[in-house]
Amino acid sequence: GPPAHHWTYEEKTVWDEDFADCGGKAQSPININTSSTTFDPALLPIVLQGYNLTAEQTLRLNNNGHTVVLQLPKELSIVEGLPLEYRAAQLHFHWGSPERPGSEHTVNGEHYPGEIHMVYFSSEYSSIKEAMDKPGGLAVLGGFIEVGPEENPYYAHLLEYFDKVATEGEDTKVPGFDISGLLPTRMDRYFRYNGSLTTPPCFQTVNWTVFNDTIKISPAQLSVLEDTIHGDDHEILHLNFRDPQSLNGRPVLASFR
Ligand SMILES: NS(=O)(=O)c1c(F)c(F)c(SCCc2ccc(C(=O)O)cc2)c(F)c1NC1CCCCCCC1
Ligand SMILES: [Zn+2]
Repeated sequence: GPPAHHWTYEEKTVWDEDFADCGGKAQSPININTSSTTFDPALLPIVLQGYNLTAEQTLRLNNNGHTVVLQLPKELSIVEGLPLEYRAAQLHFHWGSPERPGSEHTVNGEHYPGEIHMVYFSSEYSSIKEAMDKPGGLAVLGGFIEVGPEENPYYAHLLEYFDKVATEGEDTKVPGFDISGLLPTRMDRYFRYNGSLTTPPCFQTVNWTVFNDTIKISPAQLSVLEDTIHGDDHEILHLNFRDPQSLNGRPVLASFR
């Protein structure tokens, strides 16, 4: 269920008054300054397993007032590219408004229109709840979403159900599809750093992977992402992103030159 205290993005600068970790030294998101990253040849391509779901495997799509969450079966896993094996928990989105882009991570100070997060927990633990406050317990794959000329057939599978979860607390069922299609095609080019959940409780337990290549969706699909979901005040939910946090000396690695 939701954290004990209620929080909103309007009060994102004072989350640390209620959630101590939100004031920590290894917080997310960050700005990725591409001229200060360090190439690490040990960072192998991300390899996913079990993503091509049949339509009979239905998934729960939920509006929790802060984003739209698609629950993922634990059989989906990352089998290469991370130090441990990780199992899927959920994916969700961050976006801006028709006037402003709303990715969480920025690149050289710029936001992209949106960002997908696929959240995983280390298979050392039996659930995300057990893993979420353990060092290295979580891994998040982040992908930047921007506008392209074509409709994205994978995002179409999801965006067509957004109107069913427009109001906070609403759930719906989505037929399974190839979930890997929601990520960029090239999974060998990414940034890697140690950080946190970008929402209270802000646990500093996330091994972050942010892909260099972007995901393209059509202008009509972007406006569904931006302009369908209502938050916990029945207002349209816009700008559900946290501002970039200080690196405090953390290295940002790159899997490519
Ligand atoms: N970028 S992120 O990964 O930090 C992230 C956000 F930025 C998020 F904004 C969110 S949604 C806000 C947290 C939340 C609220 C309500 C409920 C519920 O009613 O069940 C659940 C969660 C959100 F769910 C997540 N991911 C969650 C973090 C919350 C606790 C661990 C569960 C999986 C990861
Ligand atoms: Zn997120």
